[in-house]
Amino acid sequence: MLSLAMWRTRLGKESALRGGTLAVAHAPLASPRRLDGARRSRCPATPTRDAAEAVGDTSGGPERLTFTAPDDWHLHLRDGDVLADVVPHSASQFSRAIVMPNLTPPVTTAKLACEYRARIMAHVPEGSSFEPLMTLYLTDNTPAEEVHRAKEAGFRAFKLYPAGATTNSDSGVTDVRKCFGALKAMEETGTLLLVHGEVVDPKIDIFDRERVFIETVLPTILDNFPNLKVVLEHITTKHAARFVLDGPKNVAASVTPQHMLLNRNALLVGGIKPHFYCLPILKREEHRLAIVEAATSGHPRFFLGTDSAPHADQNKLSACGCAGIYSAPLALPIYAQVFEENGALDRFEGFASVNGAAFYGVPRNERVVELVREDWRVPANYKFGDDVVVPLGAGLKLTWRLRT
Ligand SMILES: NC(=O)N[C@@H](CC(=O)O)C(=O)O
Ligand SMILES: [Zn+2]
Ligand SMILES: [Zn+2]
Repeated sequence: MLSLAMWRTRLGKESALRGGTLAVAHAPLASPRRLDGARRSRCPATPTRDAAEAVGDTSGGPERLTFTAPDDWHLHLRDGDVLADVVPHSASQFSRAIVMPNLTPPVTTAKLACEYRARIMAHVPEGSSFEPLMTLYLTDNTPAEEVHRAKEAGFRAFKLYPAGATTNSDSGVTDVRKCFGALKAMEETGTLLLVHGEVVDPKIDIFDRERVFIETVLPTILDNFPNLKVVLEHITTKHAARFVLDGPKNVAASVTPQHMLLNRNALLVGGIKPHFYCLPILKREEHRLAIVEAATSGHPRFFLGTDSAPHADQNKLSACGCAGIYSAPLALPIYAQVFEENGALDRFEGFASVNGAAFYGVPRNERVVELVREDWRVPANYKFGDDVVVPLGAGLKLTWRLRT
């Protein structure tokens, strides 16, 4: 079995132009709209047997993991036709998911969130108890009354996108001070603020945007609203990890599978890999290590948030490709494998199923699920409307599978 650690090493070393495991691991690159994985890569390569069969460092571990059903605290489901393709993937893996509001137009009101929720529910498979937890999109003009309406409708969180920071963030916040009225109402009602923590100042290098946000914007928020519950979403730097470890109890962080698995070499060495492009962008290895250490530490304010963010493949394979990595169908096994490779399987349940619920103030799931040790290969792609979406780790063999 190819361990994730070995996969990562290969991604860093091997050139897509020469071929190798890497081209297999991140899937084909040519014409969209094929579901059979048969698209020819521009980087012709076949999996090497030694790579596929290599023994990782996870042998000898348990054969099954029985634990409280997990939740995904950061998920993009999109809208329209593709809901039919992506909702069942999340519903098969997670009990609940915090659903991001960055649609076009964005979900800025409780009414829009109710309507969006109904569209999602229409695609939850029969027999599934999957529950989408809706969020609202914060703008410069969000009135305090909307926070109260959201609270009454049972919605627990608003999402702060700095304007221009990421996918569909154009209507986001231009200056956090413009939101002070809404933030005050959120603090008073116990509504969470979920943060895409990057500054957008063009003078700030893309690899520094999270750190600068943490040093500048975040203190402005927390100094003015010391009781506001804040989730730093999809953290990518040692600075973010340190901020949560040392910070006040009202600040937590969600962690994605890609930021635990990959550093920026995976994205940029040996040819650019658009399927590894997401925001915040993958960082140096020292940051990845800090994220893994924090997430596997057992600290209660780090929890699972996939940031599964599907984009049609033709929009990824573009001169101006979209940011976002699709991971919903395989994130859970990947996280489990990362925890195992880091000797932290005993802390997996806390990260996946306990810490997030505790921070959000919702009951832990009563249902129990089972991950069984079973090899399977991540498909090259999944249907996505009339195109396909290439998942994280396409073609990679994984060692855990959720028994459903
Ligand atoms: N993470 C991403 O790279 N993309 C997300 C937006 C986001 O979470 O920033 C998306 O909606 O595509
Ligand atoms: Zn984001
Ligand atoms: Zn996201």
